[in-house]
Amino acid sequence: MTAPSTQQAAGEGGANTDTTVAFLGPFNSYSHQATKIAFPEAKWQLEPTTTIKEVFDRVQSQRAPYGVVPFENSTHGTVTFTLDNLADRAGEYADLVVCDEVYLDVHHFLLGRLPPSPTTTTTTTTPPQPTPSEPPQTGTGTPLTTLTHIRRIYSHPQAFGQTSSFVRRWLPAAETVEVSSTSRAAELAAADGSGASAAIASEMAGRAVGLQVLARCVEDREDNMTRFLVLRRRAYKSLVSFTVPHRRPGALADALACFGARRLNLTSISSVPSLVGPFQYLFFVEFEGSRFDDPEGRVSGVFGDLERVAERWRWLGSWRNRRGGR
Ligand SMILES: O=C(O)C(=O)C[C@]1(C(=O)O)C=C[C@@H](O)C=C1
Repeated sequence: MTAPSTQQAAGEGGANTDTTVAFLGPFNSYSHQATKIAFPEAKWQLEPTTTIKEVFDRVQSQRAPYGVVPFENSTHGTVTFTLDNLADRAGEYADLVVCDEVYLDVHHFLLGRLPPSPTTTTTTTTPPQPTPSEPPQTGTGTPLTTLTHIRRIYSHPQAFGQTSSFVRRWLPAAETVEVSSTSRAAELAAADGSGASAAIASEMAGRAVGLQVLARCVEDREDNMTRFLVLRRRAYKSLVSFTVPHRRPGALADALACFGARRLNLTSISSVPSLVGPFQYLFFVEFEGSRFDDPEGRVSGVFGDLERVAERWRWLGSWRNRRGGR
């Protein structure tokens, strides 16, 4: 099949009346940042979800014509939450297709509250030193302050996987709590008034909830990057024309019933005089489905049905529905 590109879709703002794009939120997650690259906010309505599965649900159910999901990270590998949904073991997402990809440089920050006075320090303070058994690794950030007050770190499992050297080295005793996204982690750390919680998230996510930067660029590798996929619903239309026996009662109804029996949704019906005889008609039926992308054989099936009930019929084409399946 030919998948439309996001750039193509983004350029078609006028053709598609629904400009909703679902992504893993809350706002300021890395998914949000990737979504903004492919779908500029001036043109698109970006809607956060609580889980990656919910992005799939919204696109499948047509509540959003597009969704953006993380797929693969250059340091920690595949995003299993996304792969599990793409595996579609329960057959929930039969109509979803991937139509584009987005690359995002990912630089994690340790975000929290500064240590309580008088130990509050500036960047000149000597942070805890690495032990000889764990030499510094390239790309591992150095804390800007002491971290002895941090007892708990919130983050997304992928982000923990991308910052494991930093956490092992500087916060080996801290409890690590996996949450739904890094921006959610920042919210949870900010909600802890004791100052004992920190988050691993983007600088933007920390700033949004008033957290301080305790260490910058804490990813294990400087070239850390995540690839996101853009999802959309498979949406095609086809057009056929046919004539039916003029004098047989129910002939047109029988022809139309073929589409219902194959669960093919009709989107338009027109007719013109066939000029075979006065008041005899040639019918045009447009329906959702494609001759070229027909895994269940519903379109080829209806063609076989028309062969039996129509006098003559003709397939005029199958093409991408520019209104995103709505
Ligand atoms: O937690 C976020 O901010 C996300 O958007 C999820 C996610 C992921 O699942 O890979 C996205 C990019 C980073 O690799 C870390 C986390």
